[in-house]
Amino acid sequence: MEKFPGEGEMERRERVDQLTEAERVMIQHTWSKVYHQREDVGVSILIRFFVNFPSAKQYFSQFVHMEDPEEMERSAQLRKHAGRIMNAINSVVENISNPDKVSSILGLVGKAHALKYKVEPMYFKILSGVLLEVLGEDYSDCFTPDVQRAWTKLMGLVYWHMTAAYIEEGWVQLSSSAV
Ligand code: HEM
Repeated sequence: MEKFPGEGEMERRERVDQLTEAERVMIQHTWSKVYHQREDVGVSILIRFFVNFPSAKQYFSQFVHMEDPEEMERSAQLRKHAGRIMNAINSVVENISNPDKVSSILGLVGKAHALKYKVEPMYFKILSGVLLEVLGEDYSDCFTPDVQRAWTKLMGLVYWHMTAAYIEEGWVQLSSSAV
């Protein structure tokens, strides 16, 4: 049975801390290695995501009923989405020192997911967790605890910006303690 980490937190808008200069450098350095192998890494992240959280497949007409990871690996729709995720993260990392740009990139992506695809926002958080897990395993030599922390912060930021559109649409409620 699927276990959703942090279930119940999705209604709360969490505070995000800005990245320090040192964290930005760590992220850019590690991302340059990951981006080199973006296709393979992106696909392994999504396969793990869909195997561990099969309900997330509901949004993808072409593999909603697919269970075999090898079959998933060949799915054009899965590969396309993996590429889109890796490209979006790449744009964020490239513009990491430009908060307005980051906000506009992720705002548009968030809007598409809220309005066009109607993806339940908790899946962004789950996918972030899977991404951090896969990167930590595949790049264990450079994912030191400091790097891991910086990436966790970055993915918190991605979640925060992507869910902005959900708040505008009234999908996620802002709690009074949140910013
Ligand atoms: C960091 C997280 C994610 C990023 C950066 C991302 C990025 C993208 C981008 C750039 C697109 C194309 C947007 C457009 O049509 O304008 C897209 C499409 C899509 N995304 Fe995501 N996505 C993320 C997470 C998710 C999650 C968690 C789900 C569902 C569980 C999801 C479901 C979809 C679907 C159904 C489409 C349309 C697919 C298609 O046309 O074949 N996304 N995503």
